[in-house]
Amino acid sequence: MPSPVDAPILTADAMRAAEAACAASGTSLATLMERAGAAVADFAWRMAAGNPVLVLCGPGNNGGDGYVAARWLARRGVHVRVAALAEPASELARAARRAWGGPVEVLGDDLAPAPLVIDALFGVGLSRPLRKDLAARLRGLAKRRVLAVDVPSGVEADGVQPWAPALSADVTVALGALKPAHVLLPAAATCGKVVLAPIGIEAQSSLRTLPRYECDSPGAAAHKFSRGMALVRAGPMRGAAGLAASAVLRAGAGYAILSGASGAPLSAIIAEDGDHFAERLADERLGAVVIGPGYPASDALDRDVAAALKSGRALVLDAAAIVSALPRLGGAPAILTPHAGEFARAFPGLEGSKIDRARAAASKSGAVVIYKGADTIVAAPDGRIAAAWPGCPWLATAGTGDVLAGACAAMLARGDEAFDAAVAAVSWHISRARAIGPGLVADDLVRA
Ligand SMILES: NC(=O)C1=CN([C@@H]2O[C@H](COP(=O)(O)OP(=O)(O)OC[C@H]3O[C@@H](n4cnc5c(N)ncnc54)[C@H](O)[C@@H]3O)[C@@H](O)[C@H]2O)[C@H](O)CC1
Ligand SMILES: [K+]
Repeated sequence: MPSPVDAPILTADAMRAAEAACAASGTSLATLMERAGAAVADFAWRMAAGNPVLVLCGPGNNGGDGYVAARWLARRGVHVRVAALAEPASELARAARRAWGGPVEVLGDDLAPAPLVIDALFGVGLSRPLRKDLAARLRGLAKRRVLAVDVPSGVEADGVQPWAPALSADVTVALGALKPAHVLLPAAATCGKVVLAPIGIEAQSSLRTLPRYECDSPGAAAHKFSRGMALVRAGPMRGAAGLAASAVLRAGAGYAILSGASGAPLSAIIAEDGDHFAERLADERLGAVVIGPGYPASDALDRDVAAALKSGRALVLDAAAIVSALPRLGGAPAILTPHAGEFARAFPGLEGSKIDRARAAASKSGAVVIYKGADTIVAAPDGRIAAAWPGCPWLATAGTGDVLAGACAAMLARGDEAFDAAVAAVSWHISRARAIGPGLVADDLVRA
């Protein structure tokens, strides 16, 4: 289910800093908790649709949000029960529990469930995995609808640790801003639909969710070259390069050349065998070059990559071309499109979340990195990052990466700078895949 579009994502530390800034500018944490609990109650009220609700409260402020939500739900006439894991450990949570004023059950083995469970056990303060006995007890509630407060309890908010929650959520209400866990696997898959409750926090971040894909139509005076020209260099597997060249046209460039192939899947593509690559690279109208689709590591690949680098053109480097080009990139405008295996080969030894590693790879290489996967991350050397969860699972099929590389070249050739081009290409790719849906094969992405 789509996440909030072009929304800021804050790590736990950034969230605490934003909360502190909010408090310093006159909005107390108690006010933020009141807004958080009220927002949770509002979503829960709609999910419960008149049925009873059970709120599970932890010891920290996530639990505090739970007590506030319970009070708001009771005020709206919902039959609501509260069960606590432990006494509140923060002053804010203690105050929220006092204000709830109703009974508090013990979260034990004999806890009676309810049709809707609000998981307010742990949020961004989780510092270790859930205890096994608690996890087992929670799994007993798994058949109920679950609304998670901020993150499903057990998930580490920054997406560095792969800790699993015991209860996957149907809906997660992100408080103040999204967290990395909402967009990175494995946690993101346990969040269900993520909705954002802004609660008045000034959330600013260069790390954001993907913007919506907007297709600008060409200007009235457009011609094929003004819409952008891109060159795809074919290796031994011509089909992959053909998909990339097709994507150049479908994603909106005006002119596509497939170099090193005698035929192309679309008649509109200029396919040329023989040795015209250097000549094409010298064409002033050329906006972008793709190398890598269907082109395994070889001396020929190294030679072609060297020629492309020398031309000074904007490059899209995929698969083996990434490792081939890396030592020689030297700040050339480039988009790298590794999947997990290629990323590990190109950037060994990086640590942290997928976001941290993509950021480090972009900074190290000086190129824009599209770290592909079901939770694709786009990172620029200047620190801008876009997270593309949820993508479209139908994209998990051969050849879709070749199409993405071609789409990147189209956006570059159309005049976007590298990060904007990469973000637009990822967004185009996902929106196209969603429109096609079940049974998608890569060729469908480049059909009319
Ligand atoms: N974003 C906002 O502006 C607001 C967010 N709020 C909510 O506050 C939580 C974060 O609260 P915090 O008190 O920092 O942490 P937690 O409630 O997540 O948990 C801390 C609590 O739990 C103990 N603990 C940690 N890990 C474990 C574990 N594995 N097992 C047992 N106990 C554990 C720890 O020692 C603490 O006692 C945020 O997510 C929002 O939900 C506020 O409402 C203010 C506005
Ligand atoms: K939670």
